Amino acid sequence: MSLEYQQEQKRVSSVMETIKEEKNRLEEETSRRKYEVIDIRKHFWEEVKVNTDTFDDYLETIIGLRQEAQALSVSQSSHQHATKRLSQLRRMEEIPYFGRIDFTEEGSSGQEQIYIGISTLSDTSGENFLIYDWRAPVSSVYYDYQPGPAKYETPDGVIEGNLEKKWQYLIRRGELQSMFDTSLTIGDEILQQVLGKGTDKQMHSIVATIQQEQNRIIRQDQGRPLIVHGAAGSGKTSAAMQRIAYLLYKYRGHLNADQIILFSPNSMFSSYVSNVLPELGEDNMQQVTFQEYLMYRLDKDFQVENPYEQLEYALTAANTPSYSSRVQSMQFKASIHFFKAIQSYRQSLELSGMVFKNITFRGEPLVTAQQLTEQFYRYDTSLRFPNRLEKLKDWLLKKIKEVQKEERAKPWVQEEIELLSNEDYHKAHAFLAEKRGYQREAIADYEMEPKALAQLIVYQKLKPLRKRISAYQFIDFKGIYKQLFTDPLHINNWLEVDAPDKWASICQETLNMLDENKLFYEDATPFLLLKELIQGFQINSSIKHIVVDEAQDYSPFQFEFLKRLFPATKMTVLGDFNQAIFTHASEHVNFDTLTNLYGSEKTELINISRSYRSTKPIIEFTRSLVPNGAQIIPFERDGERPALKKVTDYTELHDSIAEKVRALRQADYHSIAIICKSAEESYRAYESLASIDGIKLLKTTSSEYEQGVVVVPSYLSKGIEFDAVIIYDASEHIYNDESLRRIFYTACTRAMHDLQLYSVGEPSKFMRDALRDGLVETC
Ligand SMILES: Nc1ncnc2c1ncn2[C@@H]1O[C@H](COP(=O)(O)OP(=O)(O)OP(=O)(O)O)[C@@H](O)[C@H]1O
Repeated sequence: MSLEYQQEQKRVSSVMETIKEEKNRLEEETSRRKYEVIDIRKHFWEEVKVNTDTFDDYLETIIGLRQEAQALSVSQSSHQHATKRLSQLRRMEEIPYFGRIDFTEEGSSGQEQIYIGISTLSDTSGENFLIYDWRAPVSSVYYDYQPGPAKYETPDGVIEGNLEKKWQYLIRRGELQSMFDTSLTIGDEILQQVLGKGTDKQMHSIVATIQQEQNRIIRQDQGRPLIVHGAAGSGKTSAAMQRIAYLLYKYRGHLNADQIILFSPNSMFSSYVSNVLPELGEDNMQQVTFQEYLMYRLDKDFQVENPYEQLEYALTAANTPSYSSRVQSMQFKASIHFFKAIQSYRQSLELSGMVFKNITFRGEPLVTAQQLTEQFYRYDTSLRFPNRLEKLKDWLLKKIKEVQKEERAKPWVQEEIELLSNEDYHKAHAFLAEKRGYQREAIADYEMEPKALAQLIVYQKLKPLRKRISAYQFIDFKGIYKQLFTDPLHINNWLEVDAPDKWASICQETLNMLDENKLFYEDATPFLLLKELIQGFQINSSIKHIVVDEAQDYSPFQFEFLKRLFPATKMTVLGDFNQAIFTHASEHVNFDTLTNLYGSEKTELINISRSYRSTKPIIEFTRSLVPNGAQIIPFERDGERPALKKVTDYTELHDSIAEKVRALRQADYHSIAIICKSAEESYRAYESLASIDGIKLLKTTSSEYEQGVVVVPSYLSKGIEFDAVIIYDASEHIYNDESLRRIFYTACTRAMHDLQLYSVGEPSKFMRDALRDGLVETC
């Protein structure tokens, strides 16, 4: 063991001691704070003397209350703070630090050794840093430079200097297992080790091995939207997660985790990534799928098709009669043209076209839809549209007040009074007594006034109606949306381009769905947009940052919508156009759509091309499947070439797959995915492969990423990865249409170490180049 190694081990041990000391101190503090909080809560009302007899007593009571509440809040936040730090220290006991830079600042004589870990640690004096947080300004040198001139940005300006040396450490529980001088080693030893390992149920942080181009994504903080395009496996999701941790560090005190939303593709993905931030000592951001967001905003108005049902249709219904008009509908309703058409349509409603619902009470019409329309169009058009609606609402509520008076004397009220249960009668009595100013002990003295009771009964009966009116439920949003489709020629009033040639059928199919209170997925965002434009956008200002992962799956329409919803929110958008699997997206989403959102001068674009997930032979194969694939650079990690086995029928296919699964298990692969094109194919595969021990079928409702052997439809495997992937049937009759190329690519790029393809009959033409160039082994 070299002297240097011994010294480093000594330092590790001394740092471990400091961690232990701080941990002990904090353990004592958290337990003290905990009891403090319990104690304050327990004696809260003993400490505050409530007396409101005179104004001074009242003031004293308020001051007392405030002091106690403040003491409670201070103790609670100190407790939270200490608990959070404690969990950081527990992680640091596992890995105190992973890197070091020897940096000489310009103008300074001495070289400084900077050790980098997941969090800062000072010595007991508090004056010297033993470890720097990986997010500290100086730590960026570690990720950005090789020995030589280097610089980093601080809030006070740029610091220049020379990076003398850079070290990587592998420390586990106080033991220095290895250390590398990265200026001497070729390749990234630690990254090799990390990537060579098996998959886990959850994604891990990558702070020890962040690559330079990923570091740009993590620390970029200039333009409002940051758009990242990167190959499959290039670390987009990883970079996004570390970026959130970075922003939470940089804006500590101004930005909380619950002010960040991650839009993720599905719940399985959400659970897969949910470990990264806690691992870095940060709270998790909010996570939501676009579908969940739509459902929340649509307020159960409709039964909405989910995106996977739409995709499944696109993948399996090619031979049905309405297929081509439906696909046209998906594409058109996802376009920016339709977005603009909706905006113009809403504009046209200023003068005519609003549809309202009849207002009825006890089966009788109170105000008809026609009366509402007339009243609405009486208001001055110079008023903002939502303000006119508000006036209409107030007018309606006033009408309800009048109705309330008229109804009191009607016979139904008397009948209701007679039918009141004892309990309800007493409740009404107590309520009215209190209203008349009777003290609690004198309530019995109050003699019920029949008129007041009648008034109360009518008031209660009208309550739901008033609630509906206040929530604008008198607007017939469905009727308004329907008007876009009732006459196929109407759309030309608002559309700047030609309507799709199958527009008449699209209109009919949309109306059929609306009549059943259903919405195609492609109608959900347009419907919501129209609703929001009518009511006035409910802008979300509490959210400060949104991160959209798998951005290629969003339509231009959806992006415009998000921009409207979060107008002042910073945005990070990450995607890979080669994985655009949704029919709506494949034609439209590209960099231009995204940069046009805010204008290219305001948008920061980063393109990353190195891919880390898979072995080099797998990447060489997968990149041959897509146009521009040559730009994807594999990380140098050895492995077997992907293998393609041609079988004659499904019996042979299932036998071969079962045998392969056995072999992969023996090779110690823990997560093995049999990826199918659709849910329909997955189900068939699962049934036929049921003899494989522990095999599971993943569905759109699955909320956890499962290890073991799983059968999964291609689109559900998005964003996640497996030790080994088996493509169930990569034959030409399954993957024939050009529109399926991206799905095929997405499925194959899920493999980390091993990729096996099977084909019943001729293999898909997508593999032609790979077969020609020997990138896949045939057997
Ligand atoms: N710098 C890194 N250090 C260690 N592991 C990394 C690094 N970058 C990426 N990886 C690993 O590579 C794999 C792929 O990363 P990630 O899922 O973030 O890529 P992606 O670009 O989002 O992929 P996709 O678009 O295919 O879903 C993960 O296992 C991740 O941990």
